[in-house]
Amino acid sequence: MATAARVDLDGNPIKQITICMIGAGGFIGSHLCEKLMAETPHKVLAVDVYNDKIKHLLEPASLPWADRIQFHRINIKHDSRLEGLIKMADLTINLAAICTPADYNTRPLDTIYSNFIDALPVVKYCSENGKRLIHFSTCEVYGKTIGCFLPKDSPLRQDPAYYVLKEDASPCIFGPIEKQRWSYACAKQLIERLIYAEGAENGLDFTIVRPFNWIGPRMDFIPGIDGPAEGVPRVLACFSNNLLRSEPLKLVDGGQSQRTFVYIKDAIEAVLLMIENPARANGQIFNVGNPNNEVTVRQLAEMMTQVYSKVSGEPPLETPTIDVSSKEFYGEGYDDSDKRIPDMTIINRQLGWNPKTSLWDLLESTLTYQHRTYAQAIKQTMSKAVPSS
Ligand SMILES: NC(=O)c1ccc[n+]([C@@H]2O[C@H](COP(=O)([O-])OP(=O)(O)OC[C@H]3O[C@@H](n4cnc5c(N)ncnc54)[C@H](O)[C@@H]3O)[C@@H](O)[C@H]2O)c1
Ligand SMILES: O=C(O)[C@H]1O[C@H](OP(=O)(O)OP(=O)(O)OC[C@H]2O[C@@H](n3ccc(=O)[nH]c3=O)[C@H](O)[C@@H]2O)[C@H](O)[C@@H](O)[C@@H]1O
Repeated sequence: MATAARVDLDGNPIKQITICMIGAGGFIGSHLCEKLMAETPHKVLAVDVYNDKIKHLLEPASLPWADRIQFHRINIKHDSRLEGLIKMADLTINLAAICTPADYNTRPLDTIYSNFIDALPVVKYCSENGKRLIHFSTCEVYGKTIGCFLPKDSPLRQDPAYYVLKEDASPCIFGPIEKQRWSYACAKQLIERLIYAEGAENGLDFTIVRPFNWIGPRMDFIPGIDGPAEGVPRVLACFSNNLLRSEPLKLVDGGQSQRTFVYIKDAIEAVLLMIENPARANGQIFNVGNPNNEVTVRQLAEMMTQVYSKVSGEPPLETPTIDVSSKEFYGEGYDDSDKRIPDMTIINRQLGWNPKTSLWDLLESTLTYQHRTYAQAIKQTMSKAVPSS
């Protein structure tokens, strides 16, 4: 509940602000809107082309926060209303992007436009109007670790200096241009550099967020239910879809890549600290992830299979996984990040934030949500499907 006595990390009272949130209808945006409505007095101008994931916050008009959130159906590629909304707000948060790997090598132009060109006016309007900007980048800007170029048996591969990703020290290592997977990371890197330059030359107050695999309810879509049947979402939704349909989970190139997963609700706490502590967040680039939740994609598949069996009451599949090549799964031009461990020094020092939720616990609450939300609809579509003769 919103209270008058809320204070920031330095003990100063927190004033009510208006936030222009672009991409508010997406996975992260929906959780951030929920948090802001339930726990703060702030107002949100929610900009997106879709609002399905925030419908529960917009209707009915009797909701306690109804006068603090407004939805604006705007495509930021071509809508002159954007500047007006940024001017009305104290802070702009830009989440809008194409950010599913299946698109990077198959729709590289849309990916580059979305992550760089379309973000340019947002940065410009913030800079020209003296407005603060929190921009969502990605951990993919680090690309591959230095360690992955060492010989396979090199003991240095075990040395954190060769794999921990640090905002102010690690290089950004992408593959060759024909590996179009990196079009996303490269576009994100260039917009980071532009924002940084606006800060240095024109005094823009900015914060850049590099999320490390935030996962939880409402992430992406389940193909054939609330998204295209042939669509390929990010790994949480791919594996959820397989589990809901009792089909083996597909491991791309053996599932050897490693990821650290953080629970969306933990990560949103970090974003709220950034919003409410501008003096500590401005001018910073923050890793936001959970270094304690590292698994290979194969281990993730195994854990999700166990957790899903627990929450659904269905026995685990006899053949829980199958291997698939990246070319078959994603097409030509795919490449992968080998390992992603966030260094936490800067976010600890500036905001005192640490993630709390273990991978098992976050999968349990997320898969409970997936089962409750989708199991019935999947059963219905599967029973309608005519078996091929
Ligand atoms: N989820 C993660 O773990 C993660 C990791 C790294 C980076 N990020 C970054 O965080 C941001 C949000 O990610 P998400 O997971 O919530 O993705 P998402 O796809 O769920 O949300 C993005 C939202 O932006 C909207 N959008 C896209 N283009 C738009 C346009 N032209 N005009 C208006 N709205 C538009 C989409 O409709 C969508 O609702 C992205 O910038 C993404 O690159 C997310
Ligand atoms: O979330 C992040 O921090 C960033 O990383 C993601 O990239 P990635 O982790 O590679 O994307 P996922 O789709 O979640 O895939 C994770 C791993 O699982 C593998 N995978 C995916 C799907 C599947 O069915 N099977 C499978 O083995 C992929 O090849 C990859 O190695 C996306 O690029 C962005 O959302 C974001 O910027």
